[in-house]
Amino acid sequence: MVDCPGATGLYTYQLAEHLKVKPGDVLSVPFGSQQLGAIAVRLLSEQPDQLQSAQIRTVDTLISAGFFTASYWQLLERLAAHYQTPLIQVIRTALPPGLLAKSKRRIRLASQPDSSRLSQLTDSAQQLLSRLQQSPTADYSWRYLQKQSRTAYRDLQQLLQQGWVESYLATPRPPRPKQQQAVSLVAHDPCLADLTRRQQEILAVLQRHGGDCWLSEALQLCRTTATTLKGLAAKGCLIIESREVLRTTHGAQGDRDRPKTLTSHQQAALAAINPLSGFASVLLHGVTGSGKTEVYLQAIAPILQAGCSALVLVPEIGLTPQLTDRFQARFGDQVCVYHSALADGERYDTWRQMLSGHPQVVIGTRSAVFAPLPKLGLIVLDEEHDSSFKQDQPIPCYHARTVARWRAELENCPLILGSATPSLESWLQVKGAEAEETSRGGEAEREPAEKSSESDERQGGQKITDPKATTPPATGSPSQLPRSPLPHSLYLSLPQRIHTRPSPPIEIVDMRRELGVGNRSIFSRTLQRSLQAMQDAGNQGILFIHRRGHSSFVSCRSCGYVIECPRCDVSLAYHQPHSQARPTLKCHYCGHAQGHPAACPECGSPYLKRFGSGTQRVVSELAKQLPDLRCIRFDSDTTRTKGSHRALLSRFAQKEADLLVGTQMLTKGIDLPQVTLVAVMAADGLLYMSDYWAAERTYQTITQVAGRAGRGDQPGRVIVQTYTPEEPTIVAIEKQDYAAFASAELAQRKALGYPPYGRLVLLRLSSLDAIAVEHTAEKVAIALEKDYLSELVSERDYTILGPAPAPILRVAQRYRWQILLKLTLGVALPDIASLRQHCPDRVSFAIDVDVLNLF
Ligand SMILES: Nc1ncnc2c1ncn2[C@@H]1O[C@H](COP(=O)(O)OP(=O)(O)OP(=O)(O)O)[C@@H](O)[C@H]1O
Ligand SMILES: [Zn+2]
Ligand SMILES: [Zn+2]
Repeated sequence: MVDCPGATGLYTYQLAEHLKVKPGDVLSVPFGSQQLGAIAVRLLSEQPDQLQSAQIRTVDTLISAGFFTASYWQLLERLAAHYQTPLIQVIRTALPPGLLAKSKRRIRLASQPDSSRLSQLTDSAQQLLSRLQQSPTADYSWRYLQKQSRTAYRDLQQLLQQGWVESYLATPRPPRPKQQQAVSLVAHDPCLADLTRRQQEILAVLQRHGGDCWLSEALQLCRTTATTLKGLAAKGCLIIESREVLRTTHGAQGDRDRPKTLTSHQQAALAAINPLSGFASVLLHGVTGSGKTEVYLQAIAPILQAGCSALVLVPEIGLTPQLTDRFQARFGDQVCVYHSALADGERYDTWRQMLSGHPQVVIGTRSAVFAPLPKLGLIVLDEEHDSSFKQDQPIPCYHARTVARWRAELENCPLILGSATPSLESWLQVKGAEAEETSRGGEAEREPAEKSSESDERQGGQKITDPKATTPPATGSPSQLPRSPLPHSLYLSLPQRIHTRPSPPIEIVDMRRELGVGNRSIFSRTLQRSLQAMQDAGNQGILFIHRRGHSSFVSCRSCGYVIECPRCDVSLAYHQPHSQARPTLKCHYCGHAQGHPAACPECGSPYLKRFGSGTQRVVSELAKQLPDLRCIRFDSDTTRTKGSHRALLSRFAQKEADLLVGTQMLTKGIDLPQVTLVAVMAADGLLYMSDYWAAERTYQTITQVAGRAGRGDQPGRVIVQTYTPEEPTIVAIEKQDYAAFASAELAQRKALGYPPYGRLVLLRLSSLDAIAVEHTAEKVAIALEKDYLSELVSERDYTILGPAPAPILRVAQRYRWQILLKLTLGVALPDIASLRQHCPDRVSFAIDVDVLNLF
């Protein structure tokens, strides 16, 4: 793989006799007329058929062996195999762009030159050698050497051949702390005669602000220029100096956050985690507000002390500023944040810095699972149930939880999966058959041991599964499936909130009854009263709407026409960031935007109506019904710019508003003590998204958002409005009984062979050409059955659904078809990547192994 934009394939090179290269080594290769960095991906023992010897160029040199640890390379290979993605795509996902191009290649002396062989060198090669010998550090950057002589390249080859010098990539220094100019007042006599009025004014302003601030702040405060301030510095009235900017928002170094005294549950959890040395997968099931983060922090501290690093994966970094703040407050600049939204340069710097092996904590989103930390001591996945850990596109469609598990196995370190609402998959892995038993009710035979282990957990105890005592994960027919917990798995629970604060009760409000008594508002009477009471008490609340303005669409009252996206088969959503803004219509699939028409495009009627209940609609209804309530809207319209999440949240934290109204973003990591009320507008919208895990997602989302209430001294209250209060998921939410929910849901999945009792693989095809994609999908489906499945997999163990048009046929002008393959768990998925050969160039093809989003 060559590090050059546009060179997307794999290239074949030949190796000189003396060069020993392993996959993952960094090489220097000729490419066109350039000399480029490259990574060795695979060693071939035979020349590929389609290439002729004359076409194959030779690798110049090995720049750096063991750039990645062997286990890192194994991880990438495993990912490519499991997700049936070319290795090159996996490498591109894992490594930041421009990694090799920017790396500094250096040359150093490797061994004592044998003087008898010196004469074999050309004069200029001898010069290069003596230049290196004279260098105080016995090395130079390659760029410098190239500048010294035009024959540097050939000279170097001679020295490399002799084994007297070697090239390597410079390890970067950890990023230097950022320096910034600061101004501080020197105690002065205010009547200093030679100061102008203006200068005295400036000093007075600074004095009022504590006499110490950043230069940039001082300029703004005093509305002055740097020259003026320097003038004052020259007179000895103030000092301007460079000072380190702490990357934490917590001010001076002194007030670093100290470890908290743990509750007994936290202590029990930590006592189980700390002694783990090799691989173990820990499910930390802690109710919202139970202090999971504190457990992570204290589990990480000894890892750092031992000189190792830790990786913390979170669903969305922008949405969890509080979490990153807490890590930085505890570990200072040993914490770095890594996610794909960083600028390329920042990603590159952070990446190289991680390779250095300094003990550190990397916090990041799913792609941070590839952080190249050489001495990894612990991986944490916070909110492990969150679906943003799964990548839908582009390929590889990996799940960071799966990859993290492999990584922990390869690095032989523990993995902590934290959640208040674990994914059913993780739950089944630690619980085995126990997870299902209540669904069979009283009839089922209970194994005697199970009862006692259950009561253990109630006491915050934990149960480690002795790897020797359990059978390995079963493979074969579903009836053998996970009877016992997976080996090396550990279940820890934090069943109570901190300070034994009660979890807020969840009230379900039947909206049908509201209509029955003539309340046509989108707010139930209970909710209206609670909002009023909350405001009267000076508390704050959160109002959750399940999706951004999505269900809102515009239609014509006269003819019923619904305005649709011209490029996709969906209706356009109505957007208006604030009441003065011009309304626009937007497509949530392709981003198309247009103005709101004055009249119906179909019949010309001026009576257009918008339907649905997006955040906007809720906010404007609130303004009518409770005009005194101050709201902050928190959705994709209001949080688009960088830093706006943090800004809106801190305005809310400072009580600039009574109510935060928003979508999914509200479910995560908000820890504000003054929030006493949480309301869910319509739980049904979540439930009826037609995929097999809608119920699981509904349970998780509502429980998470409910968990934002009552985290301070005052008790919380949660109101969930619904049209279907009898739905089992809603009933389970009301009872806050995760185990009961899980067993009922697992029973259904088992009956239908859905994950975690079966595997789903989705083949996605798309094209601008509607006919071509349909034909290709048919061909691929036939080939899938005939060439791959029927020979390798028993007929009982697979089902092919489709080909069928995707739920939304057209997105951004591309027509989409899909084929869903359902496999019995434990049955190996044959290598189907070569199905791609049935796709003409204009049809794109992607394999999503263990698919989550069936869109
Ligand atoms: N041992 C402790 N003593 C005192 N306060 C604590 C302790 N542990 C955690 N806290 C505080 O309790 C609050 C809740 O903890 P934390 O946010 O870690 O819980 P969580 O389980 O991660 O919550 P969620 O999953 O709901 O976001 C935080 O404000 C935290 O600082
Ligand atoms: Zn019309
Ligand atoms: Zn569109």
